[in-house]
Amino acid sequence: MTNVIDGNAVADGIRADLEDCVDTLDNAGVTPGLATVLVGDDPASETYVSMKQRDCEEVGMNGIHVELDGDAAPDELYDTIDDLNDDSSVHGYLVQDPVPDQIDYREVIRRIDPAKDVDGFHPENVGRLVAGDARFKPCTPHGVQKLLDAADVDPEGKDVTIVGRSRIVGKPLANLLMQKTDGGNATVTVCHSRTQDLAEKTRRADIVVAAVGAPELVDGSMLSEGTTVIDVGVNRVDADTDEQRSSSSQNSSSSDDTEKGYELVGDVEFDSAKEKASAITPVPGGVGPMTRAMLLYNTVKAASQQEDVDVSLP
Ligand SMILES: NC(=O)C1=CN([C@@H]2O[C@H](COP(=O)(O)OP(=O)(O)OC[C@H]3O[C@@H](n4cnc5c(N)ncnc54)[C@H](OP(=O)(O)O)[C@@H]3O)[C@@H](O)[C@H]2O)C=CC1
Ligand SMILES: Nc1nc(=O)c2c([nH]1)NC[C@@H]1CN(c3ccc(C(=O)N[C@@H](CCC(=O)O)C(=O)O)cc3)C=[N+]21
Repeated sequence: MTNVIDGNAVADGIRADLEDCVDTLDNAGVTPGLATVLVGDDPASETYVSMKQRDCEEVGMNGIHVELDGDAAPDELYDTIDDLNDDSSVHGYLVQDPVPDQIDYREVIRRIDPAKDVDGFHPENVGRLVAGDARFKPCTPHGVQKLLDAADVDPEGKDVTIVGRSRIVGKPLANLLMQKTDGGNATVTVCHSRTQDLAEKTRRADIVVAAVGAPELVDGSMLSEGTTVIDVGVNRVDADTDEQRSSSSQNSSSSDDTEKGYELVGDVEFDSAKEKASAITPVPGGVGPMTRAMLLYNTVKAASQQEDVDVSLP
């Protein structure tokens, strides 16, 4: 039987442990503060930041949301960043990616106080991660590591193929999984748009991670029997009213999807991949909720460091 890894359940467990940390901080008079900055009105980004704000409320953190117009000048965003850097009630914050074209996201990242950079994107934090001395593990890769652990899949000695080399997923995940530490020690192959014969790389892997942004790119024919499959992709596709697909797919359209006009699918074709996999994450309900839980984790860590209050992180 294939283990369908329940990301919502694992994330719930982490959130429950983080609530204890929030209590400890509270006893010391500290409320962890997380700010989200959104430039423009990309619908998916709006969904993500509102979910992040709701998560804060749930665990007793202070959620602050800043929204700038899509045509905001770079200086306006830099001023916001300077204010957040100076605000001692904000322990961590992020600027939702993507930003509009007039803004250079790299420049944005460089301006964030590395001590508050709960995404782990600042060059100092990237350097520390690569050096094996991470301050903040980036949320999605950290969430993937926690999911593997929850599914009793130890990467040590395994061949891992990651499809995608982005700043947010592929690159940091490759670094985490190859580190000489618990939860690491894997042999990692990183694939991207110039990779030749992708299927050969995924077939020889014990663990396949798909982080591409291409709906259902990885299917069962590209996997070997017994593979662990982690689907990071979250893609909005037109709500599918096709009878056959609706009844067979785990991503089948619900009346909800029809109302929204889209459904969420991963970068993995779930049904055919599940036939081969020993364990697999669904979309939604897999990596996504873990990303949000690990953002809370990093915010608790940031508050603990800035306020000099010890907490026992999960
Ligand atoms: N669940 C979660 O918490 C999160 C989900 N996501 C989702 O994950 C997906 C990927 O996001 P992100 O990493 O930001 O995406 P990016 O667009 O930044 O990166 C995509 C990567 O996939 C590679 N790629 C594109 N096409 C192919 C192909 N045909 N074969 C092999 N590799 C290919 C690109 O290669 P190249 O470098 O050559 O261009 C690039 O490295 C999206 O669906 C996104 O929504 C993202 C972050 C968090
Ligand atoms: N600075 C920055 N930091 C990020 O961490 C960041 C970002 N920019 N830009 C976009 C990506 C994407 N991302 C997701 C977070 C949660 C879900 C998530 O919770 N997904 C739910 C479903 C969400 C839905 O219903 O739409 C799930 O998969 O079950 C998905 C994707 C964070 N990102």
